[in-house]
Amino acid sequence: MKIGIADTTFARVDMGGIAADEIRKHASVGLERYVVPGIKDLPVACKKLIEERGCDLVMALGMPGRAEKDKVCAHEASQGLILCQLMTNRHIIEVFVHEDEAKDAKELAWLMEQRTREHAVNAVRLALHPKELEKLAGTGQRQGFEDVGPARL
Ligand SMILES: Cc1nc2c(=O)[nH]c(=O)nc-2n(C[C@H](O)[C@H](O)[C@H](O)CO)c1C
Repeated sequence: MKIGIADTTFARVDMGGIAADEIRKHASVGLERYVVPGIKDLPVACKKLIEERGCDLVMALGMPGRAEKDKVCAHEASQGLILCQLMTNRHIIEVFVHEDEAKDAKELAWLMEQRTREHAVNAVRLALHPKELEKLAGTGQRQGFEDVGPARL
């Protein structure tokens, strides 16, 4: 089992390093890292991780900026990542933290780390322990900020 980690130099936190650290805590798997300039470069990095470097599942990590053009960029990158999943029949866990989700740099750093770590656990579950995800179905999980929990009548 090999998990790929694709991340960017545009991000303000080392999301790839954090993902690798968290995955190593939960599983003994091969890791392949591929760093690109920005989020629009992630789809081909993920495809190469899958097709050329033998990854079974990939995490795509990035930080869309706060400008309108950054949000357009994020939407385009997401579409590329979805297409890549369909082309390769492999999961790509997209971990995007929009810069304006956080009120300041300190909260941004916290959120980027927290969301990356929680999705790294999801990546391990998806790759190795899918029954764990089944137990969490419908429980209102969120990555980063607090879980919202299940809705009740
Ligand atoms: C406008 C813009 N915004 C972002 C962003 O918010 N986050 C990010 O990671 N990268 C951004 N980029 C860079 C592109 O994703 C890409 O790296 C370049 O267009 C080179 O292919 C661009 C060009």
